[in-house]
Amino acid sequence: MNGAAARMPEASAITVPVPLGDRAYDIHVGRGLLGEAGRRIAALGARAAAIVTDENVGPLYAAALAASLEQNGLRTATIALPPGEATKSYASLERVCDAVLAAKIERGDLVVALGGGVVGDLAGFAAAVVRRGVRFVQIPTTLLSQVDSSVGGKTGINSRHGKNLVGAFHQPSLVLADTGLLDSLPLREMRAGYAEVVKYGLIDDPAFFDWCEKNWRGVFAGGPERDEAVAQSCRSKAAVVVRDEREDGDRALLNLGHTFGHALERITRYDSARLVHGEGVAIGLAQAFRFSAALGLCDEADARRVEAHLAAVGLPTRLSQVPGGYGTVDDILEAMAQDKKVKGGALTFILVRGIGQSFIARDVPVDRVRAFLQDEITPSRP
Ligand SMILES: NC(=O)c1ccc[n+]([C@@H]2O[C@H](COP(=O)([O-])OP(=O)(O)OC[C@H]3O[C@@H](n4cnc5c(N)ncnc54)[C@H](O)[C@@H]3O)[C@@H](O)[C@H]2O)c1
Ligand SMILES: O=C(O)C(=O)C[C@@H](O)[C@H](O)[C@H](O)COP(=O)(O)O
Ligand SMILES: [Zn+2]
Repeated sequence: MNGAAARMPEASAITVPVPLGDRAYDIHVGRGLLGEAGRRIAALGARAAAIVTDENVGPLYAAALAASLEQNGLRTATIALPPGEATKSYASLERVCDAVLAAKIERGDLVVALGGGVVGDLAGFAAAVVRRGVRFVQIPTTLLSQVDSSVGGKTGINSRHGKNLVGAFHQPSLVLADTGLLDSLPLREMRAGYAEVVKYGLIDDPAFFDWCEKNWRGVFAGGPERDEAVAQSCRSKAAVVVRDEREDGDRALLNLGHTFGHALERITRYDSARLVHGEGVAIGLAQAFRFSAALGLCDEADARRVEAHLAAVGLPTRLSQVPGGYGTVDDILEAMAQDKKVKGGALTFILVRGIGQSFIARDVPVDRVRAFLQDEITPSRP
């Protein structure tokens, strides 16, 4: 360590362990962690790191990360991809794999994902397949990636057939969530990530949903509430992942809102200008509650409360808010048919009995879904 690095005060961080046996790792959450990335990543024992980022994040943070790694003895190479959901593609996967190989990243070395969920999912998948698997570190730079995509090891790309249909489970070796990096995040992306924060309250933690209603402004403003929200979301996600790493059961609960949301992302052709993942999830969360209410499973008051909170932070909650339209009911049903939770051709939804009371509903009759979607388009009630 050089003198300057030795004098740097350590950032105060909250550590969330993910105890997954021989794939265990820590998530560190706090302001200023990027400055410590070199020291913390060097402790993993690699000699080189390929930094994967995008063309928005790279100019802001990649040089600082590379300098920190090099001061700690790691050789680095950086690849920056175009920003946006369309980058989760076969073509980008090839680019990243080739760049990692060109950088002579060996099995003991690392891929470091510096960016949002797009970069994390893509770089993580490249790490899973290059040399049949190299280790990777997540440095998430969006709220969404800090609270969700950097944790749990789902990596992958989209296909013309649907969202995330090509991928692998590959756990990171370390997650560094520097919440100060969110200060440069556009408001639209803060809102989108916040949909996944609220999701944890809706799944099984009503007290956290209450907390969100009271504290969301602090999360957006960058006060201590932001670190709390990120850390609590990571604790919730880690607990589910440790119970069911490969989604044989309970992990599907993390998909609340996603059967609807992923269908909308496919219909809008992964065009981030129209709809980003978190916006699809926000509409999907509101729909999961309205659908549950329509099936008589949950109080309409809960559905209204969820919709009111999402709308208060500026998130969309209705199909009519998808820019450029959402197609027909059949388009939505067709997109849903490729959902990874489909079993024997039957749809699986995550439904709710109330706020914080989600459950996995297998074999939801397609007629009920069709009737619900029809009603969403032409409401039978005001
Ligand atoms: N693997 C998982 O478990 C998991 C979980 C949730 C979502 N996802 C995936 O994550 C993706 C969405 O991720 P996202 O919402 O982070 O989107 P993103 O990666 O597209 O990032 C959003 C935008 O913010 C920009 N950006 C990122 N960090 C910035 C910063 N600090 N300052 C300024 N600009 C910044 C990016 O360049 C991009 O334009 C989707 O593909 C979704 O499917 C995966
Ligand atoms: O980690 C999980 O499991 C999730 O479902 C988290 C979701 O927020 C995320 O969008 C995930 O990528 C969706 O997974 P998929 O298997 O439905 O593609
Ligand atoms: Zn998601």
